[in-house]
Amino acid sequence: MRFDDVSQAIGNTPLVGLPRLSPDGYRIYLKLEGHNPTGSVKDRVAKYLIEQAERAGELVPGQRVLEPTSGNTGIALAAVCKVKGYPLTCVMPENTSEERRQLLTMFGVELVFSPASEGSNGSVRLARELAAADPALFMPFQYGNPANALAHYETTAPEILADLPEVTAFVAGLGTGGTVTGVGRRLKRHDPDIKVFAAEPEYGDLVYGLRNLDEGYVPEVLDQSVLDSRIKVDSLKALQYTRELAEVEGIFAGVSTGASLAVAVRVCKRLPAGSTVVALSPDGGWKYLSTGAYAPGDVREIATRISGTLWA
Ligand SMILES: Cc1ncc(COP(=O)(O)O)c(C=O)c1O
Repeated sequence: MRFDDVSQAIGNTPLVGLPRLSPDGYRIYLKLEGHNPTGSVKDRVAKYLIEQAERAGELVPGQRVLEPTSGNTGIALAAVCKVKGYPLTCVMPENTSEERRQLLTMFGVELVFSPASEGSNGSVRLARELAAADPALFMPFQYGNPANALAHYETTAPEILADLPEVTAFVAGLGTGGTVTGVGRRLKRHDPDIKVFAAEPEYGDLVYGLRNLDEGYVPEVLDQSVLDSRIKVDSLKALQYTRELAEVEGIFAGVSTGASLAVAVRVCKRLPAGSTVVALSPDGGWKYLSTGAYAPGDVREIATRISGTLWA
């Protein structure tokens, strides 16, 4: 595979079976989005946000881009903006992991911090204020921009269907809602019987790029009509599955992958025997090492120690 620049190398990620973790009589596959150039599913979204804005004439050469992001979208936008020549400012919670700050700084991104106590909603609030105060800034706003879901509708879902036409259910974490909305719509257009499930953190539980809709903000991008169900996962379960995935299947993923996997295993019980479930793994585990999530020791103690850390 040969590409003209890094933005062309986005997508076409592997879909990998989990023969040991799948319940008997079911097949679970993981779509490994950590294989994208900057290491997350957000490469797809960043490319679509920027290219749609260019096409619409909302973004002109050299214009500064501003986005609230707790990490992955910022890193993805950093790469896409770099090759396309746009300076970038990211607004993120002040407790975002050190790896992410260093990465963004290396890419030349300007960082603005929102209070840790406000989580990702605080970044959204502050970014909106900054964008309203300076009309020269362009804010793609992944939470409200249809290009976010479109990236998944036009790329992620067709890749799944090409690799596994017999898919019966899809599971992804709920962050902006772009993944479940875009993939879910396309899969249901292909076959209305395909079930779509969202993994959602417990109320008040801060889980790695995921959000609980009952906490107040429902992203505009999310189309709840494509969801068959939202299924709650606590951070301990997400962490247990993330670690088991490495121990049993040899896959090193971020903690929101464990949340989706926990839901994938759970929904098998609701589906007829022989069903094939695709779960989406948004990223690898590298950016979370400093949180201690993969450290040796008792998983309950680790989950307690790191609870409240916003990892997204
Ligand atoms: C690590 C991680 N997991 C899950 C998600 C959720 O994906 P989406 O924003 O498409 O709902 C995100 C995105 O915010 C993320 O960064």
